[in-house]
Amino acid sequence: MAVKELSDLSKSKESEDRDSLQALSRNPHRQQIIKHGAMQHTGLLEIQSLHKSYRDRSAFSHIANVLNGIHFTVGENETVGLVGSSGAGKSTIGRIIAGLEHADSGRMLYQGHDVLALKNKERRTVTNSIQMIFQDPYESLSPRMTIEQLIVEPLVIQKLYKNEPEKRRQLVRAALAEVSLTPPERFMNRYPHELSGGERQRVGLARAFICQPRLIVADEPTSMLDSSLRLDLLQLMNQLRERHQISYLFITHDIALTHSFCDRLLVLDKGEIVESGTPQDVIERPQHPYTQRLIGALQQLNKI
Ligand SMILES: Nc1ncnc2c1ncn2[C@@H]1O[C@H](COP(=O)(O)OP(=O)(O)OP(=O)(O)O)[C@@H](O)[C@H]1O
Repeated sequence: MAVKELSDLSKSKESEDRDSLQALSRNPHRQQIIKHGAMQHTGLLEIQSLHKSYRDRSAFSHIANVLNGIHFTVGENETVGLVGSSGAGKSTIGRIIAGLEHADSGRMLYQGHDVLALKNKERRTVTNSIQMIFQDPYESLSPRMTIEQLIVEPLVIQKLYKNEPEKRRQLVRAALAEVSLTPPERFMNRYPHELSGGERQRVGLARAFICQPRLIVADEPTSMLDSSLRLDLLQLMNQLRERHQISYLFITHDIALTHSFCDRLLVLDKGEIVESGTPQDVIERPQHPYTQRLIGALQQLNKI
């Protein structure tokens, strides 16, 4: 296909995308949020003064400060977007919340528990309902496991329904149905490479959902999907949120997506939250110089 045709195709896809994103933002829950500005959500997660540094493995063994005192909250049934440049520390925040990384200092209050002060076993019990989905479903799903084994794995790790294989299968089937991979039997015995990228991302969500999460940290879950699959996944995530009253911390490079998907937006620059507000406020009236540069660049590229 000629370069021009490809570029026309991608432009028309982008405008289709924008139309669909607008449709997504017409959902009644989002309307309520827009109407009331920053809608009040009762607290689920509160991050206070979070610091993290990494030791550089170079000859100078220098310590790089990645998070410099982060504060934010995520409410019940709230979707909070987190944007920022590459290397700003977005994934580090997500990994700390999901328990995959340790913070140097700070507090993480989750459902009233001071999580970082708990011993490992107690911490796992309290945070079982925090799940993470990742950017690259190829990397996050073991290629040697079937879809059934992948989805049941969190139950195996948590030793749930240990002697009830049929109950576990039933939960796997329910999780697959939840993410619209139906009939579940069509998918359970396949391996990740036998699924499309969009289907693999849904398997990641099903794995999160089998744990009955209250909070899902979604680290760029749509960035490897093409534009229509991206929308399908966001719509599915929205439906699941409405059905199960869950919250998302949605990490993304794509600020345009947050407009229709998030209730609140946080902007991270050099390990600090420099701005927060409704996506509409942040995008239309950016206050911090970094956000102004980010929005300005996207406007020049006609991306928002
Ligand atoms: N395990 C690690 N060891 C050393 N440095 C790390 C480690 N993990 C992350 N970093 C560094 O911390 C900084 C923040 O990384 P992080 O992955 O959180 O950024 P990000 O905002 O998610 O970036 P991107 O959008 O590109 O994914 C980067 O400079 C990265 O190189």
